[in-house]
Amino acid sequence: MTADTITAADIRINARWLVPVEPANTVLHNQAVIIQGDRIAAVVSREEADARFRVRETIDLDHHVVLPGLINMHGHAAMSLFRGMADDLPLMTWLNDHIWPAEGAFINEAFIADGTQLAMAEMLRTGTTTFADMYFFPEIVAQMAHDAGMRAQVCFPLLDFPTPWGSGPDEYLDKGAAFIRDWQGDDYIMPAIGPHAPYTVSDDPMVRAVALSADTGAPIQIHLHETEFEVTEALEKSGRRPTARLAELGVLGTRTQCVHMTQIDESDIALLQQSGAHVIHCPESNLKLASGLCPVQKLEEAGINVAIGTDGAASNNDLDLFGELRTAAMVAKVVAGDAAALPAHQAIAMATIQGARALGREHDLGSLKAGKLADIIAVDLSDPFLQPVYDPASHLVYSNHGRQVSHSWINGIPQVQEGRLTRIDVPDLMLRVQSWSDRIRKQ
Ligand SMILES: CSC[C@H]1O[C@@H](n2cnc3c(O)ncnc32)[C@H](O)[C@@H]1O
Ligand SMILES: [Zn+2]
Repeated sequence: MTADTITAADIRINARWLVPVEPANTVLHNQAVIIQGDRIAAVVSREEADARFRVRETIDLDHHVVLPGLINMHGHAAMSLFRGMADDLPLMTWLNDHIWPAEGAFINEAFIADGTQLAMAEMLRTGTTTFADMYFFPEIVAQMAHDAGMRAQVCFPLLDFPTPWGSGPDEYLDKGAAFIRDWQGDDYIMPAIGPHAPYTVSDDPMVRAVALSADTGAPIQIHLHETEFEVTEALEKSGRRPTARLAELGVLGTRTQCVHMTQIDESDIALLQQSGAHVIHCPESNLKLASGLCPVQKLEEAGINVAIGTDGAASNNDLDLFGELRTAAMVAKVVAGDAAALPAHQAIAMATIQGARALGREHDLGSLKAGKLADIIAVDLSDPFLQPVYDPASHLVYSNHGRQVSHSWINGIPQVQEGRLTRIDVPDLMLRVQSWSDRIRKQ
């Protein structure tokens, strides 16, 4: 190889271990990830990197495992300001008697900005590089994520009743269509449509949401089959399961993300298969609200794409996706009655490539491959709690928690360095959070 075959690049990450996600079930040793601009230029052995690339900056991660940034496919970021405010309640009591009154009293643009920044700080610090959000004032969420350089699918909310963001379906859909127009094509933001749930959105707005998705290509995300109560109430009122109703209305399709799905029978599986809709599994929220559990293994065996989300910090109560993976892997085994259900690599795929697939972004997110966007994280395995290291993939799921994340890059830009956030002023954020919690506590 001669000097003229040497390519200039921006960053070289030397990784002790690498979990590229593609190819599946793979752990590589002593690799180099080369970043040029916002993309991965190469994933090669260190010897090949020496021969082929001259870089501006080299980062040696001698005790670390490097993998694609995690994708948190469901949450309500600003609800972090309600963390721990109403615990130990079932879904409908939690929503009707606590969360919706609190949202009515406190939600405004400043609440959304501060709460979203708090959530992003936690997600970035624990390895998430892309998050999917469904909440009020999506234009503020989008701006905050864009300014922080964090990738986000931001759903505008759609409900039958008024909230601090709109008076009813007409206004939600008008403002939502403008929101999609404003943000579509952005480097960081994927605008999307968020009909809240089958029990809060009637047929006409649901059909108009489907038409908006068809016109714009925007994804739809909806809470679906979260509890047994939701399904039995729908059966009593209309004789149909919510999935059957949504299928008839045209809601289910390849751009649709169904969040929760803890109640599933064979007819639901058939509808998910036929439509190509994605399922977003939120095990910790489902456990905490005693909602039930999604049969992940069964869905994956049926060829349905399952991604993972934390839900909001008011029902979890954290946004650590590594913790969520550990819970998901543990409960999958009990739900399937099979200790082999959801092994470590499959769990990591759920938080990376399968999230990218649900977003329709598999071509440029979710794995460490030349040509994909440089959304990358590193986890430091040098802690005594993580010794010895026989299999780094096992540690990522069963032993690690997100606080071991030492580095992250989004679009090739550093977001976490040596465990510190580079772009969020944490002391200033803490002052604003304190002020919100003082006000909320008084109420
Ligand atoms: C349409 S904005 C989002 C809306 O959803 C509420 N919410 C938060 N978590 C859940 C959940 O697990 N199931 C149903 N609804 C949920 C949130 O408080 C907002 O009002
Ligand atoms: Zn939710």
